[in-house]
Amino acid sequence: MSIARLHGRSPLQGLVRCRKLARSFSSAEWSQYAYSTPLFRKTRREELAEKWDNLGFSIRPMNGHVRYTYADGNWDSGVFVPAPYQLMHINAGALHYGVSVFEGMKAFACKDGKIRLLNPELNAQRMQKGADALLMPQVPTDMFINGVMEAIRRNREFVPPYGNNASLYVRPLLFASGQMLGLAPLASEYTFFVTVLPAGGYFGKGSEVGVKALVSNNHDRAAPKGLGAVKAAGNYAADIAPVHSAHAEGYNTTLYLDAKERKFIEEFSVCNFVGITKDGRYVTPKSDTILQSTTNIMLQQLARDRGMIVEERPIDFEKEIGNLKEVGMCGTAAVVVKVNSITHGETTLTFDDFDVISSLRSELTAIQCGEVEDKHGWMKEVCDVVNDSIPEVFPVQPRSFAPDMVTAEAKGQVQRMGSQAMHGLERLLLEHVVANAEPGNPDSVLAAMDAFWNKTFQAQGAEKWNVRGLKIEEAVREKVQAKEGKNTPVRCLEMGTYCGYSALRIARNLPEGGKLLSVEKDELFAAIATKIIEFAGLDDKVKIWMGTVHSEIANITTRLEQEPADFVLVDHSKERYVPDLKLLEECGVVTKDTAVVGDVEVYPGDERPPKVIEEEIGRFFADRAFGLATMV
Ligand SMILES: C[S@@+](CC[C@H](N)C(=O)[O-])C[C@H]1O[C@@H](n2cnc3c(N)ncnc32)[C@H](O)[C@@H]1O
Repeated sequence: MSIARLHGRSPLQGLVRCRKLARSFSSAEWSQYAYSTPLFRKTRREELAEKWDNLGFSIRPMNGHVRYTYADGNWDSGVFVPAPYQLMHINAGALHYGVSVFEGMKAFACKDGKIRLLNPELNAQRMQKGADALLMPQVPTDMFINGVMEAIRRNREFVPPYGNNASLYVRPLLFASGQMLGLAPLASEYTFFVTVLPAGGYFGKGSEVGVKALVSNNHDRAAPKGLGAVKAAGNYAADIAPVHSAHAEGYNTTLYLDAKERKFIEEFSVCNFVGITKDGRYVTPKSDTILQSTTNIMLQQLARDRGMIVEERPIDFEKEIGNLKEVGMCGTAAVVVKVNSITHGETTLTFDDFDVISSLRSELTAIQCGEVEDKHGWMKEVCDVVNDSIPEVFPVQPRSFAPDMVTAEAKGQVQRMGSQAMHGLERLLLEHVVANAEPGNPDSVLAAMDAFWNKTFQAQGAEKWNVRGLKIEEAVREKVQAKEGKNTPVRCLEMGTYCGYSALRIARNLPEGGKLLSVEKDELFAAIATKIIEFAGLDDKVKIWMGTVHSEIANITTRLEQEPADFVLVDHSKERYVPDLKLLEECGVVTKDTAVVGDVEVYPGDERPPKVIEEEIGRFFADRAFGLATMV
C-alpha cells in the first residue's frame, strides 16, 4: 500500500465519531490551562517612553520567552513562546521539590548603538553547577547563550536606551517540569527558559543612598554542605521571611552569618558581601555555602587590575567588621549598593565611605555600556538597539536558534510524512485539478481532488473519507453560526495542510472575513496547497504557513491577531498533537471555547505511533472539554 493514501485521501476503516465531552469544568479548573491572550496584554514600547528612568523592578508582559524542553535524553531545538505561561503537570518536580535553578543577567544598550550582554559564560557555568547539584540535565553553554541572545533579540525594543541606568534583566531558569512523586526516579521532562524584563529602580538609586542591614539571628540561609553555593529556587524561599522581618524592623536587608558557628560573614539577602579594609584591601567571604556573585568576580578582577590586594577568605564578623571602611552588597540586579550600617543585636556599626567600591562600580557600568575598553572581553554583542527615529522593521527571525540541538524530527520521533515518491503524485494532483476543475469554484476543485484520489485508489474508502470531511465541515459551520451577527471574524487553524483538501472544506464554509491559517512543514506540499487554494479562489481566506507549530508559534499568534481560534484541525503528526496543542493553549490560541478536531486514526501502511503517544493524546483530550473527532 502506498503511503500516499495516508495523506489527505485515505480509505478509512470505520465510522467517524465526533465526541463532545459532556463533562463540564469549573472556571477554576479551566484557569490552569484555558489561557486566552486577552488575559494579558503585551507591553508596548511607547508606554515606557517616559519611564526609562523610573522603571523599578516590576514584571511587565513582554513579547515572549524562549523555551527548550528536555525529554528522552535530549534538548529540543527551542521555541519562542509569545506568552508568559507554561503549562505543566500539577505534580511537576519544580513545584513540589523545588527542583529548579535560575540565573540573573543583564543586557545593555551601549554607546555605539549595539545591545550587549555581560559575561554570559559565567552564568552558564553557574547554572551547570546548579544542574549537577540537583541532578538536572546540563544546559550546554552554547545553548544557554543562544537562548539568552534570542530572548533579548525578540524583546529588544524593551532594552532601555543608552544613557540610562536601567537595563534589560534576563532570567534563565532550569527546572523539572515533568512529574515527580518521590525523588527517584528523576523527572522525565525538564524545561529551560529565558524570560526578560526591563528594570532599573531601587538598586540603581539605593547604590547612591545606601542601605541599613540587620544581622539575622533567627534564620540561617543555607546549611553547611547544603545547596547554598548554587542558585537553587529554595535558597530564595528561605530568605523571604528573614528579609520581610528585617523590613518590618526598619532595615533594608539582612546579613547572614555562617549557620554552623554564627561567626563568619556569609552574604546579604541575595547579594554578596564586599568590604574595603582601612588599609585598602578588597575582602569578600569565602565559604562553601555562598552563591558566588558574577558581579563580585568581575569587581575583584577590576580591583586586581588597579593593583589592589583582593582577599577571598573567611571573614570573622566580630573581629573584622570594625576594620572595614566601606561595605557594599553586590549582585547582578544591584551591581553594588552602599551599606551604610550593619546592626547586630544592640550594636550598630556605620560605614561612611564608599569611594573605592563606588569607583569600581562606575568602571564596571562604564564597561557594560561601552564607555571604556572591555579589556577582559566580558561583553557579548547581541544586536542593534531599536532606533526610535526610524520606523521599526523587524528582521526576519531565524527559524531555529539552536541549530545544533537534537530535534525530535532528527531523532525520528516525529512521524515522517512525505517522501520523494509522494511528491510525484501530488504534482499530478495539481495538474489534474488545473486541467479539470473550474477556477474560482471550490466545490469543483474538491470534486476534481476526489476524482483523482478515487482513480488512484480505486475508490477504496471514498465514502468514509467524505464522512470525515463532512464532520469537519459540520464543526466549522457550528462555529460560524455561533458567531453570526457578532462582528468578529471566525478564526480557524489547521496543523498539517498536505495538498489543501481539508483546508478547502473548512474554508468553503467561512463567511466574509473568516480566516484559516494552515501550517505545513513540507515546503512542496505547502506550495502545491497554495496553488490549489488560489485556483479555488479561496486565497483571501486561507493562508498556508510553512513550518511547524513549534517553529512558527510567534507568527501563528500574530496572524490570528492574538485572538483565540474558533476551530482547530489537528492533522499533522501524532507525536506533535499534545505538545503543539499545549503550546497553543499557553499562547491563548486554543481555549475551552475552541472546537478542536483531531484525526487520531492510524492509517493502513502508517507506522503506529508509540503506545505512550496514543495514551498521551487520549489523556489530553479526555481532560479537555473541546470537541474531538475520532476515527475508529
Ligand atoms: C495527514 S496529512 C494532512 C491532510 C490534510 N489535513 C487533509 O486532510 O487534506 C499530514 C500533513 O502534516 C504535515 N506535517 C507533519 N508533521 C508536521 C508538523 N510538525 N507541522 C506541520 N505539518 C506537519 C505532513 O507533511 C503532511 O502533509
